[in-house]
Amino acid sequence: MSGSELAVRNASWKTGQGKSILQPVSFDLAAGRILGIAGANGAGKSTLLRLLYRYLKPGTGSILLDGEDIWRMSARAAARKIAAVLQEQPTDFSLSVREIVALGRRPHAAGPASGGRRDAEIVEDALERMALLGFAKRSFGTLSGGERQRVMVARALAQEPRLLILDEPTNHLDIRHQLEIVALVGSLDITIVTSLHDLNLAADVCDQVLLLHEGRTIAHGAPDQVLTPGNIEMAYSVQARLERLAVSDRPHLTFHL
Ligand SMILES: Nc1ncnc2c1ncn2[C@@H]1O[C@H](COP(=O)(O)OP(=O)(O)OP(=O)(O)O)[C@@H](O)[C@H]1O
Repeated sequence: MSGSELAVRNASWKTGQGKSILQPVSFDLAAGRILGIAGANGAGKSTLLRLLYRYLKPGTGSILLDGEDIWRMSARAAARKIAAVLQEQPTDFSLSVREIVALGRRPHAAGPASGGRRDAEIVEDALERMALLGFAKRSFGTLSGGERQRVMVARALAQEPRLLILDEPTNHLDIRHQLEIVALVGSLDITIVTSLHDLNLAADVCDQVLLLHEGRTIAHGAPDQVLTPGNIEMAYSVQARLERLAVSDRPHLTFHL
């Protein structure tokens, strides 16, 4: 797997009634880098992600993967390059875990990367990476929220995308599985854009952070430049303090009303 370069140029989105939800946003993300999208509830994070995985078409501007506008590609071509793991995934609850992960191979069917044995190997690899081999035969509907989340990440990995979009990937996960997802995200070669509510986690895992407030970008750059007490107060209406952890001496944000 290798990543694509992502370029977002003045991308904005309005509802059908003309209500502006996302003001024009522009940024570049180099291949293999991780961008975190942060902001309060309703700030526009999911809307921006929906533009990036080609679910919503931007009202203005464009989204380019390796210089190619994602709306000039066919839906199938885009699905070979972009995978998304969302909060609520519509899926067939009666399918087994292995069958759901195998759905990740569908955009590649009949292409050069398809073929029974190779597809099966990719699916097994994705199951293994997400510690799901023991669940492979279970039906999806019988899994816990955290187990389902891991299945959806495994399906996205099986898709072998060049851009991976994650909407709150650590939601539902216990501490161990949160750390595992973070380690996995950090170890992948692909380009990743993820929304994250946990700002300390965002600072740890992301190369860049984009902070949204009421549909506008209020800061974008390296985590320590974006996640400042002033920006956090503007975005979340809370007081933030930057402290240093006694043992590791790492910066750590705490929040106060
Ligand atoms: N199709 C739509 N029609 C009307 N309003 C919408 C639509 N889509 C999003 N919105 C509104 O736009 C705002 C941004 O929504 P979005 O889901 O992008 O926020 P978010 O930052 O992901 O929030 P959260 O952290 O709560 O998930 C919200 O106020 C939401 O109600």
